Amino acid sequence: MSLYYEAAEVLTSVKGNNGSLKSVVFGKKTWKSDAKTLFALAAEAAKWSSVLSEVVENSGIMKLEKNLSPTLTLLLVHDLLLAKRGIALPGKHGLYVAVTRHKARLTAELTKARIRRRLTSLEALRAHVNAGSADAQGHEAGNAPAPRHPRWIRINTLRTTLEHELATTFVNYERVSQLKDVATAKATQSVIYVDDHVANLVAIVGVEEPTKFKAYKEGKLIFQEKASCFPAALLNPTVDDVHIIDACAAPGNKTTHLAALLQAALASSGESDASSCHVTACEKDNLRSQILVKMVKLAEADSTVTVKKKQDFLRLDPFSKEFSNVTALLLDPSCSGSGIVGRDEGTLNICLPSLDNGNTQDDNKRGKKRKRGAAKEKPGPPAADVKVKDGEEDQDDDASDALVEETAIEETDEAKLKARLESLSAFQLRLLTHAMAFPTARKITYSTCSIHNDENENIVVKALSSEVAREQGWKVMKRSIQVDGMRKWHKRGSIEAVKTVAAGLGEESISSLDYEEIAEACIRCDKRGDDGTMGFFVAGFIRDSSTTAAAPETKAPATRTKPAKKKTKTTKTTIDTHKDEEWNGFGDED
Ligand SMILES: C[S@@+](CC[C@H](N)C(=O)[O-])C[C@H]1O[C@@H](n2cnc3c(N)ncnc32)[C@H](O)[C@@H]1O
Repeated sequence: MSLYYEAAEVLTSVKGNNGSLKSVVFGKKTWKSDAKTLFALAAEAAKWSSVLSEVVENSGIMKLEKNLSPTLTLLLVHDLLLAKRGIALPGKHGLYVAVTRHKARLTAELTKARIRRRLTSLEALRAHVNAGSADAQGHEAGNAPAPRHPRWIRINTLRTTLEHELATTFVNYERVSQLKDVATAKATQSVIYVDDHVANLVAIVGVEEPTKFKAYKEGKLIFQEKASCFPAALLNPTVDDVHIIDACAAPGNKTTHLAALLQAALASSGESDASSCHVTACEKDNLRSQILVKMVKLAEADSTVTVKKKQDFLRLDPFSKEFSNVTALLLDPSCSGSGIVGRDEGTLNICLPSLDNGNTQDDNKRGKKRKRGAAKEKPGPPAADVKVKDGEEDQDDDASDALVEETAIEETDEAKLKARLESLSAFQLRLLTHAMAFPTARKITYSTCSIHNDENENIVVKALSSEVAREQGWKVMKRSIQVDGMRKWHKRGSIEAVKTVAAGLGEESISSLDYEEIAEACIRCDKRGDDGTMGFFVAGFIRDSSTTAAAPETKAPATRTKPAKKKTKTTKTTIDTHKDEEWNGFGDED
């Protein structure tokens, strides 16, 4: 399969919410193309997609080349017009010919797109696209805008205050009262929005690169998606929370958020002993444990947080003396990552060219019409910038195969996704029921950056109907008792998902469940869209002290879960599949 087919598979997968660009490319080891080249091509084409879709649509080439799919057209036109060495295919290749014969028309449309943006050269257009401003400018030029995903920054109150940062780091930023003013700001503007669901959280857009901020380097600012702040906010630590466990902690965004909330609660209660409450942060992966330690230290959370490096949460014994006063647990396990909006995608916002304005279904329609058996696999050049040797030909390949390829890719993806979700959700349920076994715990939050019901509402319902939940009296944390910002959040869980999974569990286990109440208790965030969030899910569980189990010496509940003795195949697979879904630096996705 050529680089272009594989890059089309990547973009289709990302667009279909099957993961971030990074996880889709680097999560698969069987690409024929070099993964870095594949990533670079897909990322670049996606970044240019708003401009190139305009170019392709205005050139009308998709009406002429009926067998070209939108995704392949985007990739090929990208290389034709913007890659140093052009399209990395033999000159007689069907795809090469189908696009190259329209070079003059496409080049003219690219010039027009540049002029519409009032830019004097291709270099200026490149800079413009790199700054992530192509969409906003396209809007000015009469095209639909694609709002930018905001950069969310949590002010680390362990080290600074919101007021101080507004007066220093963000002194030149214009304060706006609506999030949409951030998303649609021009590249030349610097604006800041102070969030009203999560305290000490801001969304910014500006001319400066936030990673260069002094306060960021000093750990005073933490790049953390808004949705990713929900779990600690929902857990709402108080002075009564003497011991909190962050079960799956690295890189540590939620850990340091917990520490900041805990210290704020202690300070406002007048408690003089700041060490009277603490957080234990577990991380199973060695490398990520080290990042967690670094993050906790930089955030100055180390007096509140104890990191348990290379610690499998499932191996913690809930009945050991060490955990005899655990009051709360935050569980943010590995997941499919399907809700993640990476910096790349957030600013790239993959747009595909359509035949006529507004028609975006063409991949499928055009594909089905042309379906004629399995497409041939063509060994493609290993890299976009690899020169095709003279005389190398691939005439059997035809642009029409592209459409069959894309349809087949979607089907295979679906089966793989199903298997992956089954494995992940079994692991997530195991972790959640283990958290429920801590005898003195009174609240738990469970979260994922996934958009799939299997990892979200399904887990909540299954956990509530588990033996441990029923015996220990765990209930869902109803919306009415949630902390203000979370209660106010408008997007709740899916009642259909709750009903469907509950129905599958049988009469006995669902009798006590109130579908509507459970769905309302669940919090969802959309991937992209007007809220500026990533796809995210969080639910809370509580139990009152009357059902709190006795100490292990006096009573060992029947549901006691034994610490895992050895790594199960399921656990290993799930962790491996989602190694770096949230972390590449001191933020959610950088
Ligand atoms: C979604 S990430 C956590 C992100 C983190 N809560 C944050 O906000 O920065 C999941 C983490 O859990 C770790 N993990 C997976 N299984 C685990 C287990 N059984 N025990 C402890 N950590 C685990 C993974 O290595 C990964 O670092």
